[in-house]
Amino acid sequence: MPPLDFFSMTAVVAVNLLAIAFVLPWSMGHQVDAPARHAQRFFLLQGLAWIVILVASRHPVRPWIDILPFLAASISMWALWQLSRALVGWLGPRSLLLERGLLLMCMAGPLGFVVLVNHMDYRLAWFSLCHGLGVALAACMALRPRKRVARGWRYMMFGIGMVMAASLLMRSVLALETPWLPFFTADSPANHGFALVAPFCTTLLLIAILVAWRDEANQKLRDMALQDALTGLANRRSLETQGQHMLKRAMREGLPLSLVMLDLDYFKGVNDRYGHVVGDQALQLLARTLQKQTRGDELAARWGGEEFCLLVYASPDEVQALCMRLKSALLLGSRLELAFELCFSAGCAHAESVWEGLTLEQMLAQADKALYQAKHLGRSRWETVILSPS
Ligand SMILES: Nc1nc2c(ncn2[C@@H]2O[C@H](COP(=O)(O)OP(=O)(O)OP(=O)(O)O)[C@@H](O)[C@H]2O)c(=O)[nH]1
Repeated sequence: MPPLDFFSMTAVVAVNLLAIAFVLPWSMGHQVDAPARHAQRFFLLQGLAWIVILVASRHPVRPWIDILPFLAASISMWALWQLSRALVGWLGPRSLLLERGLLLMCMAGPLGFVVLVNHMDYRLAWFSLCHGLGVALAACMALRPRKRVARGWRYMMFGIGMVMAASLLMRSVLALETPWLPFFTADSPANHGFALVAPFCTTLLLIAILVAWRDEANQKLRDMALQDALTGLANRRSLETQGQHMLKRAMREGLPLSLVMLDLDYFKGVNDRYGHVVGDQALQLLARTLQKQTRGDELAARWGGEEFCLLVYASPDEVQALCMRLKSALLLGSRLELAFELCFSAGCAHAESVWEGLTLEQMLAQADKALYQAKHLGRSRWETVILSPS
């Protein structure tokens, strides 16, 4: 059997990566968003880095022996940075410490090549150390996402990252302690081992990236199904499901619960006078105002048309204060942004404590009645109905 040849093994890795890099954009389609584009760039750059390593191994004379490995190191670190950008896109912004640490490693690795230009073994050890630490930091990003993301692909990425990091750190030690590694061309067990680990990890990484991309698309669809397209607030369906949770929590913890239904006054006149585009801006302004005035555990939703709902753990006095704040914020905002004044009327259904059998539908019906009364009594006002079990 012919002996293993490091050059051929590396060539297979490079061709694999480039094939993936060319097939991915085609199979994912051109309309992908930023994280998927970063992932595509990762494969392209990593493939290019391996090609440069191959070329470098065929030109072991100056100046190529200095320039080409530096180029390969820089491209490889750029690839890692692209992968980390993809992760940030899928997982939400990470702690600055992780991101800065990774950026530092991405710059320090190639820089070491310049500084240690006359020390082959040191410079490979240094680069492998920086690369290994960078990969480990990227792998840690997958552990604590800021967004709600499925676990499977994250754990897979963490595992792959740790295997890659361990083999890179081992390479760093071997480059210093043994004669095997200063030259990529050396047909040593260490080089062979690395050329075997790389495609194994690349294949698993490709799977993890495709699953991450699919999960992101699914999450977007779920968000769209629960969000009002114009205002970005929760829609009616979302109010119905989240409202049930809030009712249960209020009952469990003995909290007061108020459902406020708000309706812009004379909104048809806004559309007729200023047009539908301005009408839409008015709705968006009210939505932003509602969002700013509600806490994280409370809910602002668009019920439909120019009607909105607030579900808050608040007493009638607190709802009164909230409506006052909303009224002045909306007046100020509409004067500044739209150059006319917007007002609303509201009806509130309040339960001092939630009892078994009280439903969201009942609260909505009572709030709607109170709103009708507020409109009837002259607008720009709010009425409250106190609900009781009898
Ligand atoms: N621009 C815009 N207008 C909308 C949207 N949804 C509903 N409307 C308009 O909202 C207006 C509601 O009119 P009405 O129900 O008569 O209420 P109003 O004029 O606000 O009168 P009152 O509620 O009695 O004070 C209609 O003209 C709808 O076309 C929307 O998404 N965008």
